[in-house]
Amino acid sequence: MADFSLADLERIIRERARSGDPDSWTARLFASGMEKAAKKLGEEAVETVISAVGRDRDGLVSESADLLYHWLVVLAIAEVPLSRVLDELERRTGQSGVAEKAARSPGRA
Ligand SMILES: N=c1c2ncn([C@@H]3O[C@H](COP(=O)(O)OP(=O)(O)OP(=O)(O)O)[C@@H](O)[C@H]3O)c2ncn1[C@@H]1O[C@H](COP(=O)(O)O)[C@@H](O)[C@H]1O
Repeated sequence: MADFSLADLERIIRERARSGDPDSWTARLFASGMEKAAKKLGEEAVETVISAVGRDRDGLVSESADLLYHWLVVLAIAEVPLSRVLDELERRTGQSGVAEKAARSPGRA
């Protein structure tokens, strides 16, 4: 499924949110608001960490999918397009993470 991208999922999420379908998890998350959606994002992040630390590779795949889906839902509720995050990541290319951190907090690299 290399053809499926986060941009595709972002589009599906927008469509499902607009649908208001009571059987749509996305529509339900939108209806419950940012606090609930962000809480779900946090839970999925913790479950991803637990899989990683437990060396559970299948769990890591599944929890990562949950995490990315809920992350995109939170971005959509906040009306932040995925492209803005990708632009920021692109802006950071060419600079190492250590150098970037040092630039933010001199003396603590
Ligand atoms: N990728 C996802 C996706 N990943 C996770 N989820 C839902 O997120 C919910 C997670 O809730 P929970 O953590 O409570 O569920 P759980 O982990 O199974 O249960 P516990 O941890 O509580 O034991 C579940 O209902 C999952 O089905 C998703 N729901 C939707 N999508 C995508 O969004 C599309 C539209 O979905 P609907 O909006 O539901 O039509 C789908 O076709 C998918 O492409």
